[in-house]
Parts: sequence; structure tokens; C-alpha cells
Amino acid sequence: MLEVTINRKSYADRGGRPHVALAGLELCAAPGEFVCVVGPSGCGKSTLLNAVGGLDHDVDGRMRIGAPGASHETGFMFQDPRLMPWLTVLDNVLLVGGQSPEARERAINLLRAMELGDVMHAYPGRLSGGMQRRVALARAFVIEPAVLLMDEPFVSLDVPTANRLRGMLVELWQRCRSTVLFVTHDLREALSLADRVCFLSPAPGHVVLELPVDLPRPRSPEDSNVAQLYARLLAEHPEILAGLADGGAGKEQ
Ligand SMILES: Nc1ncnc2c1ncn2[C@@H]1O[C@H](COP(=O)(O)OP(=O)(O)OP(=O)(O)O)[C@@H](O)[C@H]1O
Repeated sequence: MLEVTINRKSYADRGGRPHVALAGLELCAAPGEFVCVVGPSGCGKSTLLNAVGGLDHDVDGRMRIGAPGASHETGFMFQDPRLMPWLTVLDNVLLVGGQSPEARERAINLLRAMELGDVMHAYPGRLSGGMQRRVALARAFVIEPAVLLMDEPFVSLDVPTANRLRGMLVELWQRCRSTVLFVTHDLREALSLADRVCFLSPAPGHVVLELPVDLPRPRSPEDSNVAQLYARLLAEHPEILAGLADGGAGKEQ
């Protein structure tokens, strides 16, 4: 479903010299698989998603998405919900979903499932941060994407709000069976969501470890089996975890 090879992706730094963000990166995902990508700050996670999503074409590499010749839809969700403030909640979702009666029905059903039925005609400025992310989640799924690219979508939310959104995401994913590539700094979040976690090296980023996660769902980052897997990883791969957001500091939590 998804096969990514990035030989090299570089940016010009302030002095005009090349800064290599990704090199020798190989990543794949099976249809319907939920893959989390974790790695230290600056290792090229967002760069990877931009390349896979076709937002950046200036990459030496190859992306294969979907079966050859088959059409595929790609959905995105970013840290910032990126809602249009001059459009209502429903119109924000329809902006991506299209204006057909079927798309409208799908958008309304999704917003109701996200418990946003009462505010679908309100403007985003009236909504809390958590509600805005729920709108962004509905918008990502309204096209029933074959591939969904998520760049730290729940960062900086309080714990209950983030957990609620993760639960909603997993429910939608199980219904839609999109192939998900989910970038996060937070290893516990990755372990609570993924079928498989891919760890990137510091820049230039490439995959240094892949870990299948065979824990029952639903899961939350606070579950004891997630904590056990986290502790095992920390013991076996301290060098990889040292660069992550919590630097392994949460090992005994
Ligand atoms: N448009 C750009 N121009 C120049 N350099 C860039 C650009 N975008 C990213 N970079 C650099 O490329 C490297 C990888 O950036 P990227 O944002 O992909 O990393 P990341 O792993 O997502 O980081 P973080 O976890 O902190 O969000 C960084 O050194 C960054 O400064």
C-alpha cells in the first residue's frame, strides 16, 4: 500500500549550504496498517510526511501509494488544526469533502460521531482547542482516505482530551481501515496507537528500529501493558530512546 524510499532530502541552511534532513530512509505500510513514526526533534519526521503526502516534490526518492493505477485519497492532520475561521465547522469539513449530498451526509454523520452536532453551524473561533482538533479529525476522515498522514495531531492537549481524541481516531480508523502514518515525539502515545512503530535516527533521519505492537485495543498511553513495553524498550534500546521528547525520563511512570 505504501512504500517509501528517500535517498536524500536536503534543505539549504541560512548560509546556503545543504542540510541533509533525511538519507537512506525506507518505510512501508500494509493496507489498513497503523504505523507510528517516532524520532528526536529535527530528525525529519515532518519532512517525511510532506514528501509522502506530495507537499514537497524536491526529494531524491520514490513513493508508491496504493495499488499501481488505482486511485487513492490522502488525508492530512497537523498539529495546528488549520481551520478556516470564516467558514462554519460544517463548511470546513465540506471544503475537503466536497459539496455532493453524499459528502454532506458523511460530514454531518462524522461531526455527530465527534460529538460536534450542536456546533456544526458555529465558527471555529468559538470552539475550544480540543473541539477544533475534533473538527480537524472529522475533516481528515470525510474523504475516507486510503492513506492518512498525521503530524503530532494531539500535541499540547491535556491528557483526558488527548486520550479522547486518540479513542475517536482509533474508532474511525477501524471503521475506515485507512493506512495511517502517524508522527509523534511521544513513545507512549505511539505504543498506545500503533500496529508498528518505526524509530528514526537523529538527522539525517532513517529507520533504525521497527517494533510490531501486539497489544489488545482499546489502549491508552497510561495502560500497564504499554508501560511494560516502554520499559522493555528502554532497557533494550536506551540509545534510541535517549533522543525522544521525554528522553526516557518517564521510564518508571
Ligand atoms: N523549509 C525548511 N528550510 C530549511 N530547513 C528546514 C525546513 N524544514 C525543515 N528544515 C530542517 O530540516 C530538519 C528536519 O526538520 P523536520 O521539521 O522535518 O523535523 P522533525 O523531526 O519533524 O522535528 P520536530 O520533531 O522538532 O517537529 C531540521 O533540521 C529543520 O530545521
